[in-house]
Amino acid sequence: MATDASSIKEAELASAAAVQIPPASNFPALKNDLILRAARRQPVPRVPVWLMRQAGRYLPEFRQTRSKYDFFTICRTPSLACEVTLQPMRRFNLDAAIIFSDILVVPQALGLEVVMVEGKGPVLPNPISEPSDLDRLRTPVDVEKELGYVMRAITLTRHRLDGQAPLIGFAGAPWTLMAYMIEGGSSTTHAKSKRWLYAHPAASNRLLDAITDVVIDFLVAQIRAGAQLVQLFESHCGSLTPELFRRYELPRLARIAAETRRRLGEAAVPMIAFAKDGHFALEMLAKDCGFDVVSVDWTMEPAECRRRLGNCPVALQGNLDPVLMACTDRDQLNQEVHRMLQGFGTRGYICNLGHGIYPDAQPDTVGAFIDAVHRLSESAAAAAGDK
Ligand SMILES: Cc1c2[nH]c(c1CCC(=O)O)Cc1[nH]c(c(CCC(=O)O)c1C)Cc1[nH]c(c(CCC(=O)O)c1C)Cc1[nH]c(c(C)c1CCC(=O)O)C2
Repeated sequence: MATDASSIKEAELASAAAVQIPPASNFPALKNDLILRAARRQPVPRVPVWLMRQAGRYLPEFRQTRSKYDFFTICRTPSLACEVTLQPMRRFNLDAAIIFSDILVVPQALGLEVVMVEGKGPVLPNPISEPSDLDRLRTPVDVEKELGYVMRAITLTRHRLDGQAPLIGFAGAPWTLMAYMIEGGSSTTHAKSKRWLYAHPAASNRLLDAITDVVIDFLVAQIRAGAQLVQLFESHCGSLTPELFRRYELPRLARIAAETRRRLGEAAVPMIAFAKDGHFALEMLAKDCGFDVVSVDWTMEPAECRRRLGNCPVALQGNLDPVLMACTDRDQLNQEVHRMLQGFGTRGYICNLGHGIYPDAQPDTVGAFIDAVHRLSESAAAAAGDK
């Protein structure tokens, strides 16, 4: 029998792939429901905290797993995706886990190739260029067939979390995914995809609708598989004008929230909308979309967000500058946490970063951040009379 490195790796992958997935029922009892209560604006004894992209390259254990497997192999192998999801949960006192996957699995399900290029990020070698390219999309998408591996990873992880904290499922928002599908990868201006919105409105609507249909089916399937909250990532919100956002994206976000909820009935879960650089869209997101939580980035002043929303029944999430996770000054960190807690308050608030964590984050600082949120919010919540 061959014992070289590649055959050992293949044997490891085969045994990871052979892990049996239990049924999506009889999940262990939840021991920490703080984030669910905060999303519903119920009183909490301390503010829940998790970090966008909390599983990833800043953790040595992730880099070790990643050195053995390609990025999408991890996503597509439920026991590996589960392991990576649990890595930050073992280290830190986090109030939620987020399933390891990527927003670009939806373009893959629609038939586009996506590869993760070392040092560059995601690349779509054959992007959509012309409206006639839309005929290449494989619609309608059977999400169980194309993305069933995500649902299996969710079910396995929900069991293995053993009730430590709720599990978050997610998807990319339609505009953000449309931009990747046209740009062919990351872009600073999104000029090609925005040009579509101006020059090809009918084709843009067709593409956005095709993505929206998959996103709804996908979120419903993730929740049925065990996701206890879901987050929609609108990472490219900031490249839209308010008018483009209102015309193209707002109705789709509202449809995603309403249809997901309607299809699930009693089984519906809280939904979070994260719109990076979406200052102009705060009121639209909070009042006209139907999400339970709006997640804001670090360019927004916490107290100003509350002031702008008045008594609108929405929870807020955010918004620490992720760069602080690479710093070592604990007084500065405590001050920033205190400022967020003062501005957002302790009710209807989920603490998080303003965007995903960067690869140069220090695990020790991440732990200090989580502990500071718990410690400082406990006294603030007690002072507000919340338990
Ligand atoms: C835009 C976007 C993507 N993916 C995602 C977004 C929305 C959030 C955001 O705005 O940052 C979402 C995402 N991507 C990943 C998760 C996993 C769960 C988590 O820990 O939050 C989540 C929630 C894993 C990942 N997705 C990726 C990595 C690193 C890839 C690697 O290991 O090589 C991880 C851990 C790769 C990825 N995937 C994407 C990019 C731009 C990149 C490369 C740059 C980067 O790493 O930030 C697309």
